[in-house]
Amino acid sequence: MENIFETNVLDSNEAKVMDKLTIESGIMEETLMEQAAFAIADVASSFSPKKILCVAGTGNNGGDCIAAGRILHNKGYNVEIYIYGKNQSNGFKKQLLIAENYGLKIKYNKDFSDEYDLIIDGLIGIGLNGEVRSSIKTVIEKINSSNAKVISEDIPSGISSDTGEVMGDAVHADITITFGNLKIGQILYPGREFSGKLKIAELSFKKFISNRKIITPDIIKVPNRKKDSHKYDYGNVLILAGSSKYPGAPILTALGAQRIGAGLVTLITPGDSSKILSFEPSIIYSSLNKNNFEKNDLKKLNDEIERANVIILGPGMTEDSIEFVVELIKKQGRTKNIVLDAESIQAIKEFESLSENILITPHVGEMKKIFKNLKNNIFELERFSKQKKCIIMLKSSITTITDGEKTFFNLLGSSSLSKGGSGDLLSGIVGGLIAQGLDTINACITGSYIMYKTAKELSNEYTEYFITPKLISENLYIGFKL
Ligand SMILES: NC(=O)C1=CN([C@@H]2O[C@H](COP(=O)(O)OP(=O)(O)OC[C@H]3O[C@@H](n4cnc5c(N)ncnc54)[C@H](OP(=O)(O)O)[C@@H]3O)[C@@H](O)[C@H]2O)[C@@H](O)CC1
Ligand SMILES: [K+]
Repeated sequence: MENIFETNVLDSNEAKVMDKLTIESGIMEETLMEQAAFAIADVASSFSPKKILCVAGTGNNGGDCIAAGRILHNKGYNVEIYIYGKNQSNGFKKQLLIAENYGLKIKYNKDFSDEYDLIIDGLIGIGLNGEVRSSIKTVIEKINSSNAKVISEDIPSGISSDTGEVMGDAVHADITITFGNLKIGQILYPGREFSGKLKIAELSFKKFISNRKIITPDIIKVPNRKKDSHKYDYGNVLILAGSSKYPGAPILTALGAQRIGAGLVTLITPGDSSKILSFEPSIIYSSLNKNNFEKNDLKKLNDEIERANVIILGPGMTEDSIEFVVELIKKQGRTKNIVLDAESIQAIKEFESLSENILITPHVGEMKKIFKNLKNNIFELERFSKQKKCIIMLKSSITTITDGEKTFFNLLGSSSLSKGGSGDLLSGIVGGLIAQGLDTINACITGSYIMYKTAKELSNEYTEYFITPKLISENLYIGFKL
């Protein structure tokens, strides 16, 4: 992605509101369209095309496309415009009239040939209203089968700007030039892939602040470290995790919490995870010498729980420990910071509402187990977070963090993280940041950023095949270099 000076991510409704507010403030729609068209024409020129095809729908996205074609024609390029659709927007009509007056070649609902080396896709933008109709689908297929480079205007036609889903079929762009702000559909897969390179063209929009943002280095908050300090200044993390079946996962969690800077990390497992001591002897470790956590273990763990300022539950747990987790949430859920990861997340089914000091960190599969209707849908995720009153960090190719009001997207994910243990490490990192005083949302933003950046930098050297969560934990310092 290049030229990302704007980190707001809009949904289609917000984009329309921004447009309306701008026009109400006195900037004319034609001005915005002309600016959009110049931005498209600039990028188009950089390809030094011999023959350009502008494929326009009959809404304002089509209007932009015709205007870009007219500007390129004026610059001396060989341009043809093909129009598909019936209901013409006012903006479209105006552009069509100007293009005709300027002597451009325009064809309606006709098949185009394969003689172009650049196609500008202005079929549908943020006005897509459902699955792409078959007549337009045929045009999209034609664009995708051409050898020409493809520039999509605003969003590849056929991609939902709200979810990133392919609505029947969609244009595969080499570059997408979006106007004013990013849209959700360009951030989430598969839309992100269909968008190709993303570029934002800054139009004269009235400033519009969205509650959804991509995570960039300027919003990372690394906790301070004082010269005159002791271990209690940096928090006390208690990790209750693992099982006789999965003794390895909690080791990664403990390493994550420790290497992100927590003052004290205590790991208590049912089974034997004592290997942690050979990796990092500074971790306080004990085992309950059983298969799983049980409800009555809470009494035994009382002192450790009281001392902790964050409790991480879940990595390597099996469902036999869920009753224990439910009980712990009942007793401590309103007062302690709690991170629920992996199997322990299932415990939230027992609660109508939680509290904002509870974070759940599911991957998509785990989320679907508690929230069956989950699709690639940010609105649903935000609603769920609000309704359950908990913070969610949904781990995926694009990790999404929300408290129901504000949402943040981490775009640094890579296949080096698609490995068992990555989530275990991340919960430890985030817990370690909460222990050091960051609020939960900022701990998720900063923790995921540092970990994913480390993975990315390591992958450049060692490949995405080779990277393991343990290797990431050992090199976590890389991610601190913002
Ligand atoms: N926002 C801004 O600030 C600015 C916005 N600008 C631009 O305006 C764009 C938004 O324009 P918009 O609202 O006119 O809608 P738009 O994307 O052209 O889509 C409507 C067209 O798509 C068609 N169509 C829809 N669904 C369909 C389907 N399922 N299957 C098939 N066809 C379908 C629909 O056909 P219809 O359903 O009416 O027959 C109609 O032809 C925005 O993305 C940006 O490029 C710039 O000018 C700068 C300022
Ligand atoms: K488009």
